[in-house]
Amino acid sequence: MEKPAVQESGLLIPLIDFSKFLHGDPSQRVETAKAILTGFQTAGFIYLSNIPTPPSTLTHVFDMSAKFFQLDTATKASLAWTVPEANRGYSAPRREKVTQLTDSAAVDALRSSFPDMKESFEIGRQDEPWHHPNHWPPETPGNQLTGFKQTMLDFCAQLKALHTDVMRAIAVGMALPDESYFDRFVCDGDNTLRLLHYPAVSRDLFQLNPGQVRAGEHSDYGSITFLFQDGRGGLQVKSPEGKFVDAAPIEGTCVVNAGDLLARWSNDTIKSTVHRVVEPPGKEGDGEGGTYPARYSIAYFCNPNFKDWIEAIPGTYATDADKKYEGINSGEYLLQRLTATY
Ligand SMILES: O=C(O)CCC(=O)C(=O)O
Ligand SMILES: [Fe+2]
Repeated sequence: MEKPAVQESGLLIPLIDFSKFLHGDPSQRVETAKAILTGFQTAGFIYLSNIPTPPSTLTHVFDMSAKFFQLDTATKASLAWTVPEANRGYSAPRREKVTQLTDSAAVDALRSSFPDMKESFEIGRQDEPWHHPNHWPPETPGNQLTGFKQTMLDFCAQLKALHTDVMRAIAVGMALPDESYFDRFVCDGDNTLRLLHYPAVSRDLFQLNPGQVRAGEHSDYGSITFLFQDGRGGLQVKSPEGKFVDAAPIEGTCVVNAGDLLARWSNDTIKSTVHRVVEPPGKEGDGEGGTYPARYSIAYFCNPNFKDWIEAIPGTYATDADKKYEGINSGEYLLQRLTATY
């Protein structure tokens, strides 16, 4: 096993070569699957290297994302995120305040004090049957967005397949009789691609407002999230000792974290760990008038099929009395969570 990606304050996030699961011999596959499951059970986070998506694709997707956020405010506003049921479109800075709070008055108070300094664009399943189509920006040579839609759809297709593969690794790690156990739960691709832009920000802002963050602490909602970050840094994961620990970008890897619904599905044998984005570590803000440069990241939030009923995975409980949660419909669960934060 490689050197851990993060090891601090009781938080050990492993770095795992995913090609050994995809293409390794039988013993490498099992060993890798176990390492993945252990990472989700202990840290709730892992880093994967050697995923099938090549670095050139990621560079292109990041490039398109940056061009998207350069669109003028009116064009972005015309693509606005509207309702949780759709969960598609553009959110301007200040719109979403991710938090653990579920009381909407408390969320409003928090939003007005320390807005998250970010804008985002969400893309959902394109073949959706619910009449909530994606919002696509105009593609012109002038705005350099030619091919944006196809690039994002191709990327979603690759990550949908990767979701299936990581769930297969979890099934192997759990020693479920069938490694395809989760396939039928993830085949619809009810997932969301989120492009994120954290604009450049003055270092003073963080010094003047000790509570200021780029994205507030939260856990993700679904099964797993794939997170691609640029080189800026600022992502932090909460350790078992309650300290926020840097989860620094490592080139050629993506971060994968388990979400709340997978924790629930696994009868709490898998952890959905709180994380946030803060001012970047190091001295970057010391130059050029004390400004931190913009940060870009891309998250792909995976969910079990919205139509599916989610109850404890076989092997995560001995008797029915050990089941910690009632069954729940995946789509309703996600909608409840989105309704609380927007
Ligand atoms: O931008 C990041 O690195 C993290 C974003 C995140 O955690 C989220 O959008 O759920
Ligand atoms: Fe997150």
